[in-house]
Amino acid sequence: MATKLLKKPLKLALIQLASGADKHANLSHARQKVLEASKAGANLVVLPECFNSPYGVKYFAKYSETLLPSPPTKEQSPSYHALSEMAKEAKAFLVGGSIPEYWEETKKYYNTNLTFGPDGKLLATHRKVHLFDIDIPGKITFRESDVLSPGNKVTIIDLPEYGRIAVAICYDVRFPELAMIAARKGAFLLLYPGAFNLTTGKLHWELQARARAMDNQVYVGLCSPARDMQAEYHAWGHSMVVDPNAEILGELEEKEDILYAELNGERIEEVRKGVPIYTQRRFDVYPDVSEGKVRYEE
Ligand SMILES: NC(=O)CC(=O)C(=O)O
Repeated sequence: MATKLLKKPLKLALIQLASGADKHANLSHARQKVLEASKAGANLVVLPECFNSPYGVKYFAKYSETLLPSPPTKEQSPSYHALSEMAKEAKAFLVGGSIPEYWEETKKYYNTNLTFGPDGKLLATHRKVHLFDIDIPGKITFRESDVLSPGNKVTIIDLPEYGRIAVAICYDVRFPELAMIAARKGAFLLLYPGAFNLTTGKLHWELQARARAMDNQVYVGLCSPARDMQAEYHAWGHSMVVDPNAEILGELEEKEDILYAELNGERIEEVRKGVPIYTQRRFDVYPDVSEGKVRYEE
């Protein structure tokens, strides 16, 4: 491999946060956990989907914040400012899970991730591209599209000194194209803040994480909220980090906790050398999904 995808070892922390109905309490709890992770040496910290509110269609509008034009004021988005300050205090990259966002101009809502650098500056915004609309009779029906609109790009983020990561949100993990585009554009790590549930979590959470890692020979991190059986939506938990060989490096149970993992570039090279699918693709037989009409942002 010509250049190392991950230039130096990185300590990743996934915070499986327990959140409730009080947004300000959630933000201050998140801050405490982000600082705990940074004291433990994490360079890159991740929060879960809808980390500052309950997860559910009826909560999106109530908890939504305005992010545009950027930067928003503190009144428009207390979460934007809290995340920026947390990243700065922690001196770490912070993938700020997701929050419900409201666009005043179009009156649309989104499920939106904000990622900040150690200087507190916004590095990227990802709006959930694939909305979670499912109907499994007798188990779970969920329709994000009743309220939310979808984002429209792949999000790839340069972490200075380390390399590139990609961020997408929960249901996005089920669409291998997104992961493959990011990996082929040089991401060493795919991160998904996500809240699977007791039906789909059991079936597909680990499988999705390991499949995306195996297909692309990159690290994958899934960061869930902690499970709260008093809440309406029961998150699966089990935040996990998978290595480029699809082996689980670490996995939490369902309660609040922090998962740490050490990532290094040599592991990616070793796996790709052993099973060289990276150089064996047959773009004369099928198209390269990362080429042509792809909407992405670095
Ligand atoms: N909550 C989600 O967006 C996705 C999910 O739970 C699933 O794919 O299953």
